[in-house]
Amino acid sequence: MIAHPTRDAVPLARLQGIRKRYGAITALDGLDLTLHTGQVTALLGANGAGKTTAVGLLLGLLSADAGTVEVFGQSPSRLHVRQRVGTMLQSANIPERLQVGELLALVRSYYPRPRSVDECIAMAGLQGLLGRRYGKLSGGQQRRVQFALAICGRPALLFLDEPTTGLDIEARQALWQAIRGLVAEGAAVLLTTHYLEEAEALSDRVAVIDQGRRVAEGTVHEIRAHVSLRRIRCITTLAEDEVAAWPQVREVERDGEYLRVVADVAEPVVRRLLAADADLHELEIQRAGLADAFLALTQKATREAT
Ligand SMILES: Nc1ncnc2c1ncn2[C@@H]1O[C@H](COP(=O)(O)OP(=O)(O)OP(=O)(O)O)[C@@H](O)[C@H]1O
Repeated sequence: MIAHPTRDAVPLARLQGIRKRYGAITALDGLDLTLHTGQVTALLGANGAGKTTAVGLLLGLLSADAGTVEVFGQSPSRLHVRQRVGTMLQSANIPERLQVGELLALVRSYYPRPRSVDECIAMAGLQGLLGRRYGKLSGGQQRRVQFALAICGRPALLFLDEPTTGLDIEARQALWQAIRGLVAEGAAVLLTTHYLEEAEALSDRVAVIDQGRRVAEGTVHEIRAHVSLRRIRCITTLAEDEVAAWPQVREVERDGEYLRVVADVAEPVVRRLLAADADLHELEIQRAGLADAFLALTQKATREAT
């Protein structure tokens, strides 16, 4: 029988045991990160956690003080590695005087097998923008051009740094759909975002970093399982203070006629709410989201470090 390498066995890109300092500041402190074909990995972390540094290393823009950086099994600074990588970074240094069509032609020319211009227009939603100067576009339009430039070379590995910042809801949904299409074709995507619902909607895997270390890694489902909190919402006249004093209740907040409760477990709290207020209605229970898990993980890591 021929053994086929599995996704997990052959990472497309890898950071292993990375340490990176800027003078006295340790930005990465033994970071491990693995990216796989056909997967979106979300890299989550608070401001200053080390995300940009990790991306800079994978792009070959920075060098590590210790550890291994491999992209397609090689050093990221090699030309044929760079020709298989696309990037959409926050600090996109794009010449403002060039028209969108000129920019696209220029960036496509760097790659051996670029997408057609029509394909780029459709994927990034650039209809009607080719003749416009980049510098004269709105923030959201510029973001779409940046996405087109990132994908025009048909990259096998795509770095997206806060890709939907400044996009309206429709453009954000369209971009998510384009990203899903790229992943279905087999691209690996590293997504850094502060919109946790974006990570939840797009990612196959999530890595949470805090102070340069990976504090959790897994599927969105696995990361969410780090916190078992439940969010309960209902319309009731019960007072915040009364409910806040019950066992297993963590937080209570009034939002107009709604009471929002965060509890360790839902059932006993819900039973008590219903017993205490016969008129209670519009009861909703939600499990913890990625945002709750992220906060819990990073707060735990901070507590352990101090
Ligand atoms: N060129 C630099 N010189 C000195 N310190 C730096 C430099 N670049 C980053 N740092 C520091 O390294 C740490 C990690 O920064 P990095 O930009 O990688 O974080 P980040 O997770 O991308 O943050 P953000 O979400 O705010 O973009 C921070 O403490 C930052 O101040």
